Amino acid sequence: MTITRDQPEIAVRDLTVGYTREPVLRGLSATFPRGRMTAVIGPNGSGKSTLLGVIAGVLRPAAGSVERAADREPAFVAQRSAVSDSLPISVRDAVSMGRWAHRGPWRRLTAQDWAVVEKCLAGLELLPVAARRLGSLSGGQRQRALLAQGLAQESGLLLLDEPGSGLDAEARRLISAALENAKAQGTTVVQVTHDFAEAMRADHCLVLNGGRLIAAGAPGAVLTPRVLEEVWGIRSLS
Ligand SMILES: Nc1ncnc2c1ncn2[C@@H]1O[C@H](COP(=O)(O)OP(=O)(O)OP(=O)(O)O)[C@@H](O)[C@H]1O
Repeated sequence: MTITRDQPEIAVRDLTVGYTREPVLRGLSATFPRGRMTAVIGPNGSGKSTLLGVIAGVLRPAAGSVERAADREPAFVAQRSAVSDSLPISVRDAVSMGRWAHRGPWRRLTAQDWAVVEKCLAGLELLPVAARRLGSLSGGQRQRALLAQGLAQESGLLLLDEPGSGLDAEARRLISAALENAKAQGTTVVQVTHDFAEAMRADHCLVLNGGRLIAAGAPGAVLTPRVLEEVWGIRSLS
């Protein structure tokens, strides 16, 4: 079967997910278009990271299904707070771990693997700190290193949990450019964000509130004054 860009990369149906008996996501159905950028936005605690975790396969739904168009491991870039500071590895080695999906941890990486690692380090302007210990980097540098590791997987499906949160404008610009570049190469990108400007730049937008999908579609059609008022209690984005 030929898969075109307009087919969904992921379809979730009637998802119910929880950590305790009380579900966090309730009967949620949504699609994520292939080769496009989808932004998942919503207030704190609305279930965005939970949805991402289910798509990534790190959380199992109590009910419902997750279908992926292609049988490939997604590259999952967690929030930087989810990664230990004390890992005694260099930035370059951390990024090279992204290639393990291709070789396995005990096989030597090839010259081509290292070329991908160097390209990803360069793309996120990490070459000057590549030899430093990952834990010694600033929060923003570490977030870029985690993204470089995700990009190095060349998975075709990139899942990101708030990649730009807490970063300065230049770091956010670098990350946005890296994601646009991945998309231009055909990668499907799904990012959880609180940044309305980032969501408006996406091709597709899902708005979550209280574990339910409130709206889905083109960002301009979804982030309407009614939705902004109902979900965030604000009247406009300006
Ligand atoms: N590991 C966990 N154990 C128990 N409850 C959890 C766990 N992780 C999240 N939750 C709960 O699930 C709900 C949704 O959390 P989730 O992190 O998915 O929301 P979010 O929209 O990503 O929030 P934020 O914008 O604050 O990151 C919250 O009520 C949260 O307390």
